[in-house]
Amino acid sequence: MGNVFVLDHPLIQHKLTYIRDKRTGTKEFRELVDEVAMLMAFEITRNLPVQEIDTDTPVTTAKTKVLAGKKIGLIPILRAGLGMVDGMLDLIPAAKVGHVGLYRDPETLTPHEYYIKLPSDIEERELIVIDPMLATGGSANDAIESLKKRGAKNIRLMCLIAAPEGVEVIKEAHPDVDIYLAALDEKLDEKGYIIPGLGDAGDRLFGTK
Ligand SMILES: O=P(O)(O)OC[C@H]1O[C@H](OP(=O)(O)OP(=O)(O)O)[C@H](O)[C@@H]1O
Ligand SMILES: O=c1cc[nH]c(=O)[nH]1
Ligand SMILES: [Mg+2]
Repeated sequence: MGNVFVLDHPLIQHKLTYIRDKRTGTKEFRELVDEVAMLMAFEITRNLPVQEIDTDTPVTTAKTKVLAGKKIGLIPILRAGLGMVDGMLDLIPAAKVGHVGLYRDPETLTPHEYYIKLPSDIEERELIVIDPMLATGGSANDAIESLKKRGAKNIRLMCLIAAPEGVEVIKEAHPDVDIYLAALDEKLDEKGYIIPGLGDAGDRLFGTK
């Protein structure tokens, strides 16, 4: 089974409080999501492999460490996942970015794919699928299936908030995928919204409601 990590760093939790707050407007919401994504990227990359090299300092030679060439791909699920890309690229500037366009039908809650564009070498990359919300799990499940169908081998999922229902769907369907969250909430409501959640992430990021 995949692991579920709730990143309870105080800075992440502090910012998440204001992301949830209904009084937070679009500009501040976007900035906070960007900042939390950067902090989460810091935590999620903690176990990347490093290799030791010799580095000449002005004084002597030091044994130092550099990243061991593991290539990363960020895969935001459109639209709301876009809000987390720049924050992550601040820390991982060499990452390539692929896009999966999905929307959830508001009646059936079924995801529909409308776009996909990926780096050509996804099978060699450590992929991080990004979406602020993991609700029923349908969208993330579809995105991960799409990536695997195209050869992806190493996938992690990073979300701000998840419902237990969505986590179970991903654990069941993709036991190889670790899940990184800022919060694991209580449940879904009858419309498939996460309770307590933050509302509609896409609408709050882009000001479309
Ligand atoms: O786990 P699920 O039940 O599939 O729900 C989660 C999905 O719903 C939201 O996207 P939405 O369909 O609202 O599209 P948007 O990002 O374009 O607003 C969210 O960003 C996830 O992609
Ligand atoms: O609570 C939810 C559930 C799905 N999508 C959202 O943006 N918010
Ligand atoms: Mg939305």
